[in-house]
Amino acid sequence: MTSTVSVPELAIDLEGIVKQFGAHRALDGASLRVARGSVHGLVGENGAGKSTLIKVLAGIHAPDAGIIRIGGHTVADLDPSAVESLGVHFIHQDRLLAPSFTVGEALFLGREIRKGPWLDRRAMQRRAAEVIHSLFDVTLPPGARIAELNTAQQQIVQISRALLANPSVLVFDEPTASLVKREVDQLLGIIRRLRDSGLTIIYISHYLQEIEALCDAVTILRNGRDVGVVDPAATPVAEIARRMVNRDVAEMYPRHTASRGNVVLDVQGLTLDRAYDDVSLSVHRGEVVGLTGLVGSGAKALVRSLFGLESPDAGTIAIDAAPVTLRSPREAVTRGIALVPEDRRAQGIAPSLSVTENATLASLRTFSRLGFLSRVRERSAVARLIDDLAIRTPGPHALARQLSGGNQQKVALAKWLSRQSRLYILDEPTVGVDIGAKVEIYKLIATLVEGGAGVLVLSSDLQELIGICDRVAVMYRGRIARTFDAGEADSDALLACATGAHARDAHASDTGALSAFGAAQTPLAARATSSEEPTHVAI
Ligand SMILES: Nc1ncnc2c1ncn2[C@@H]1O[C@H](COP(=O)(O)OP(=O)(O)OP(=O)(O)O)[C@@H](O)[C@H]1O
Repeated sequence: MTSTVSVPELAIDLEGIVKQFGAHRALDGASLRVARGSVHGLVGENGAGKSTLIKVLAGIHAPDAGIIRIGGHTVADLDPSAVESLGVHFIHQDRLLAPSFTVGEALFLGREIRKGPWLDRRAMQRRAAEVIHSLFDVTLPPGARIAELNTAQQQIVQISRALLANPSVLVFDEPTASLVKREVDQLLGIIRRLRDSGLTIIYISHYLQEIEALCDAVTILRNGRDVGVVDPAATPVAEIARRMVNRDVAEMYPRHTASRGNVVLDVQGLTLDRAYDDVSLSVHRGEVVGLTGLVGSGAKALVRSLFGLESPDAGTIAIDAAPVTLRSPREAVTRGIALVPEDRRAQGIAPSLSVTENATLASLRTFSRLGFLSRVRERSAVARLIDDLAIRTPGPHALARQLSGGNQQKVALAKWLSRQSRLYILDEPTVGVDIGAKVEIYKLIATLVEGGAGVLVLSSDLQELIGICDRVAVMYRGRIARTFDAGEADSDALLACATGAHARDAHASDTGALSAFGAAQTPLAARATSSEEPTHVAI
């Protein structure tokens, strides 16, 4: 690594970065200038080059051209450990924690606490609990392995790990994608506190409201180039969106025109011990039903049961009035149920298969006759899906792993949409997807119900649920606390219901609002106002 002195007031200064992958130019002279002590947003549609630019900064990709300055020093031949030693740390989209590690091991990886020649696991566990508690005011299950934690908890471990290294720049690549609103508020509170303590933050997100609420400046990327730097306080979100996709984003939440048909999914008294209890829920044909709840509310587990991934202990499920037992996803699929899972990169796509193969994997039978695959029908169906979902791919035969994260999500979605089903269960269908593609996905959902299917959308994006659903069921502590009809729900009411605030109003003694992390806690967003709260952990 070589270094010379230059512009001191910028924490990060990337200038004219070019990165070519084979024939594809992912970055075409992109620049990113980040003032010290600011929160700087980076936005752009799926495939615009955000992650690639960040990976160049992280020393993961070597740029083909351009200049990188960190803390005023021009640097070259970066590798990830050199970047970390310069104080730049990353919370990546793909969470890079080893699933078999305990929280302590993950937190202190590379900086293990030892007793003589041996790892002192107990000390690491204790210290990990202290650190996480002081930063986030949460208690993770003692001795838990990473694989046993939910996404929000894993993210907390990742952020704590980065903060333990006393970074000067922290880069968040879509950090709130899998968090519910309350956790998002907590995270935004933490980021503000970190900024106020002098840290520089780069923040990548598809949620423009977050960008508006949090960032001091925003760089907009389009087709591998920066096309503007704006002050989000002075620039309407719609204008940022327009500059991202280079066109006006029309109606954000297009409504379907289907009329309500027969009940396609009827759930009565469904119970899975320790997850959900006595849940009754119906979805009609021609209807979009939303389901939401904080992590631990049971909504996720309910969806797993509806797709045969977890057998309930009691209750009944009927599809088109016929009682069914769903012992496996295969049985669920046979009954006409399709699930688009949330963790699409892990569960939803085969990275080394092509876009076409992925998109048609779940519906090969549709394209086969007498055991032969009709390539023509397959090709035209895939072309239509690529077009409908605006999947940015070099072509239908490109490997899924070559696509940007958001475009991989769209491929996973395409896979299930290409299959004719009676009931579609979509788990966080628009996480990580850019604003233009979100609208396309909402239109597709409308098309599905207009074609006579029922759709159940599990989402933590309350605006989205309000925008596209006919009814929204909110779960709290394993039960459906309330089902709202379209028109009577607003995000405050949904959130109050999801956090149990409504129940607390009724039962003043119940102070234990369930949060993502189990126990009753003080929200960090509220704590952020207290100047006594620690912003860094001293080790
Ligand atoms: N390793 C790779 N090999 C080939 N192409 C790649 C590779 N990594 C990224 N690309 C391509 O570079 C372009 C930019 O991808 P990148 O992941 O940076 O986009 P992004 O803006 O982060 O998108 P998203 O919002 O979907 O995460 C995409 O067209 C992607 O297909």
